[in-house]
Amino acid sequence: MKPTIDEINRDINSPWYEVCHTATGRGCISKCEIPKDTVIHISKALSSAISRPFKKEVCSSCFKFSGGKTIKFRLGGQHPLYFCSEQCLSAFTADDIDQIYLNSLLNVESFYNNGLRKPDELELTINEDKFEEQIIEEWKKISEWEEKIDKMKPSKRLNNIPKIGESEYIEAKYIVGILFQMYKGKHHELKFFESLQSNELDKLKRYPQLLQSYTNIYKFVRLTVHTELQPLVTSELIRTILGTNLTNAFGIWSQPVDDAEEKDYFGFAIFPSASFFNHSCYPNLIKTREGDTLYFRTLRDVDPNTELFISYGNYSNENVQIRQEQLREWFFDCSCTKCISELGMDIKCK
Ligand SMILES: C[S@@+](CC[C@H](N)C(=O)[O-])C[C@H]1O[C@@H](n2cnc3c(N)ncnc32)[C@H](O)[C@@H]1O
Repeated sequence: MKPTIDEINRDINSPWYEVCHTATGRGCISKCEIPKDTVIHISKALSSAISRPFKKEVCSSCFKFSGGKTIKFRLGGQHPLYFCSEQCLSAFTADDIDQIYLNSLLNVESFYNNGLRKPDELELTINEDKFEEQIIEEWKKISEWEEKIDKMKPSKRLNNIPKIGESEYIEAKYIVGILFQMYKGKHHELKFFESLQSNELDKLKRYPQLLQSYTNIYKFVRLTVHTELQPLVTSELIRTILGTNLTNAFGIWSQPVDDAEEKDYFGFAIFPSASFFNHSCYPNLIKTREGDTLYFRTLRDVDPNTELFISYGNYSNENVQIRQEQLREWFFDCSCTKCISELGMDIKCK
């Protein structure tokens, strides 16, 4: 069952703000005056995944970028994980004494590289009026597939691992991270994960081909994770993980030293307690990343009873139409005060 707002606030236990119902779902409202430059929230990644092009250059633990060189510290055989330092490698192994996470991630690497089968083709003609039924139907087929798989010998099951692409690879690694944290059950952020807003249906309606991708990811994860994690792999959970990541995960970007340098996208991570901050194009919070931790700091003095907003994008002087269009990628029409006021002005000018 999803935690209530009271339970969320009890666990966040912030002296600065509380999570409340707002016009745009849950949001964070200041409880008192907050001076400029106050760090009001800190959140450590629950799970993360680095994309394939950067896997040898970005630390699997703290996301530090090597600048393009292949990182020295490695774990695993033919397709290892990479760490920027002995400390990051040791921190990873200390957290995973039984190598459950390691083996699951190495399986993702090796079966990505040596995928045994082509993806199952979905002959899906989308019928918009019945799309929700179609989704249910496709996941029902997965249950039937699972019944067959469960009757097979383990060696034969391996022949049923579907081939996955790069976008599925990163999702599979991210899913494995969540499953591992659920298995351990200790991470502070875990309790907020189940309250995240899912946009599965919006996402599938916009990109129907993802339905095939999702069922493939499910089969891949089901057949490659460590046996200790297998009982956690249910279609319900995997659909929740996939449905929540687009509107809640934070990109992991390079941190250029000067503004002229372009940012590189390394992958993404989830910081569930930070997902209660709504977006504004005139935010009063800024987030910064140090390693696998996000810090949320006030950009100006904040009065009591004021909503605390971050910016989901990287906006400077973009016009309102461009901002609105980009934010629709996250399945919402931005209703921040800046947009409302500029849209109002826009209408008046026409
Ligand atoms: C990361 S969640 C923020 C917390 C969310 N309100 C909740 O209840 O879980 C992002 C979602 O919040 C809503 N949202 C955030 N900022 C918004 C804004 N400026 N205008 C409209 N909706 C917004 C959208 O539904 C968006 O998909």
